[in-house]
Amino acid sequence: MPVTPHKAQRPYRGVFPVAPTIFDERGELDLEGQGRCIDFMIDAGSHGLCILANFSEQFVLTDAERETVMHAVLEHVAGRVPVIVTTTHFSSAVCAARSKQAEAAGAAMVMVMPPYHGATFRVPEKGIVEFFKVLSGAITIPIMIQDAPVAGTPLSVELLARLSREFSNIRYFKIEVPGAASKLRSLIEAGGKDIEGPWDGEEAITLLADLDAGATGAMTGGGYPDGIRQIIDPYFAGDREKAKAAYERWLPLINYENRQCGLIACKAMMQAGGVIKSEAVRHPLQPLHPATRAGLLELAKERDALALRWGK
Ligand SMILES: O=C(O)C(=O)C[C@@H](O)CO
Repeated sequence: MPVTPHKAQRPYRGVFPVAPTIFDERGELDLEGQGRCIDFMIDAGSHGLCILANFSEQFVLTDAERETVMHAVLEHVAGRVPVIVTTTHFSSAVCAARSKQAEAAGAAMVMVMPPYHGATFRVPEKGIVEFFKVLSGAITIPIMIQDAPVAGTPLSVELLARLSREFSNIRYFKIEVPGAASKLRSLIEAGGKDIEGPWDGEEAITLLADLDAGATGAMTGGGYPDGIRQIIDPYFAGDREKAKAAYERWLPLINYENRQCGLIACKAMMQAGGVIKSEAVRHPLQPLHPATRAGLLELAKERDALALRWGK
């Protein structure tokens, strides 16, 4: 089915959380729940969404399931917001094919990590440059490079700036390595206008520092876009004091998600608020310990997170 194009203009800015992949208690895709999750995330103020990322448990999906989720979400969003599709793969050809498919399905952007496999398979810088050349040449939508420790591939500021200079679709950078704010600042200096989107990630744990460094987008977990909006809206309106107060208010929950729960936090919040029926993660991922879940929900309730009320 053709997807209604979104109307957002580039450069994309704001809160683009990662949508979890919703499973039922047996571990099967729950596409009805997926739709409700997406509706909640849009109602909660997401400017856009990212799907099939690590926080979407992309590593437990078959290729066929990836395609099912991608088409289901893009059709369900129906142009309400831009959708970023994660197409990471070690193979240049597979990543390019996935990205072409995402563009054809209506994705606004693809997000990609540099090639990596397991703890030790890496390619030298020449291979990384060639990988992104193949990818950039395969599509016409922008590419976000996900600079994250999970890939175990240090990407220098010089390399990132070079990639944006040489390949016209490499325009967005999600920096979630230690020292993210300094790296964002250096990247903006080194890349100039080619750095269309210097973005924050990692559940917004460094959001205020990253905004101060010039970040224009935040890719957070999916549980409380409403809270992240309370930080970035005043910041972009020029009221840093209000943004700082909001960051300090939400930081205990951000910290708890980042350090205690990870990708399951948003599912637990959505399940508690009736957005989705099951917070199941796919085996061998493990459910939250009940005490950890209680701690998360206490912090979310204290901040009146919309997820806890949306489905009731
Ligand atoms: O899912 C991923 O790949 C992430 O990096 C998640 C992160 O952006 C959520 O804050």
